[in-house]
Amino acid sequence: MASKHLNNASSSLWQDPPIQAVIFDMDGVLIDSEPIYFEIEKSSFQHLGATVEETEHHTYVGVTLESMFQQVMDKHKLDHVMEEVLAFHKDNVMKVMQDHKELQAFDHVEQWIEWLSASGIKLAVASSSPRSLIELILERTGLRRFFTVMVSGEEVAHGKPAPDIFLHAASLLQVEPQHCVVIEDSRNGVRAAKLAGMRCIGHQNPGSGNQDLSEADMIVDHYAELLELRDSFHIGVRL
Ligand SMILES: O=P(O)(O)OC[C@H]1O[C@@H](O)[C@H](O)[C@@H](O)[C@@H]1O
Repeated sequence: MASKHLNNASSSLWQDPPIQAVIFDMDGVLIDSEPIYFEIEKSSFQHLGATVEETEHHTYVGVTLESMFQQVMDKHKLDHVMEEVLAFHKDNVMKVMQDHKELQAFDHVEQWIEWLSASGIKLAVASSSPRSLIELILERTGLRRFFTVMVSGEEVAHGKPAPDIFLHAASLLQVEPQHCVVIEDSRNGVRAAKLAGMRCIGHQNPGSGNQDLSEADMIVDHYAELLELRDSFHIGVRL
């Protein structure tokens, strides 16, 4: 069960095994993008003829677009061609995001990443978003320079909540899962991290909707909290 108590970070959980890599989810973790997506997704649902209530919509946070639209079509008994649905929606998302004037990372996230990087921790982004969107957001937030490893949920066999994306990111980083920490904002993402055998910090972000992060090992509201905890993490960099 996750705890918001800072003391939790000094428990053995963060000491052993030593941390060698941090894998970031993107949407709702690096940037508050879910509220933007919610609006575009609502219009796509309407376009398909589905009325999706907020509670249902929140259950799709963290999954790939294909998984979300498949679940919506199954639940609302709609019959559309997936390729056409995805093409229509992705086109809208890319246009909105390209035209967006304020794609900014969360406060203190850059400081946190800079510290991890300076400490020798390997870094990756593992996002259910399409790769084109990952590239766009990382460029526009200025965070691209920190990440050599980026994995999209569209590039693995099973998207979150399956563990594939995190296991693939860890193998690209050449770090064993038990030495990885994942930061996630969605129930689906936290489940995926835990199934991958990794420790998970839940980022409780109001913009990501009502997310149950209780499977995470620790929950924070802001990156400033993580900065305060720096000394409690046992960094185990392999030389
Ligand atoms: O894995 P991440 O970075 O949280 O991305 C998930 C998001 O990916 C987006 O492409 C979807 O539109 C969102 O609905 C989804 O929540």
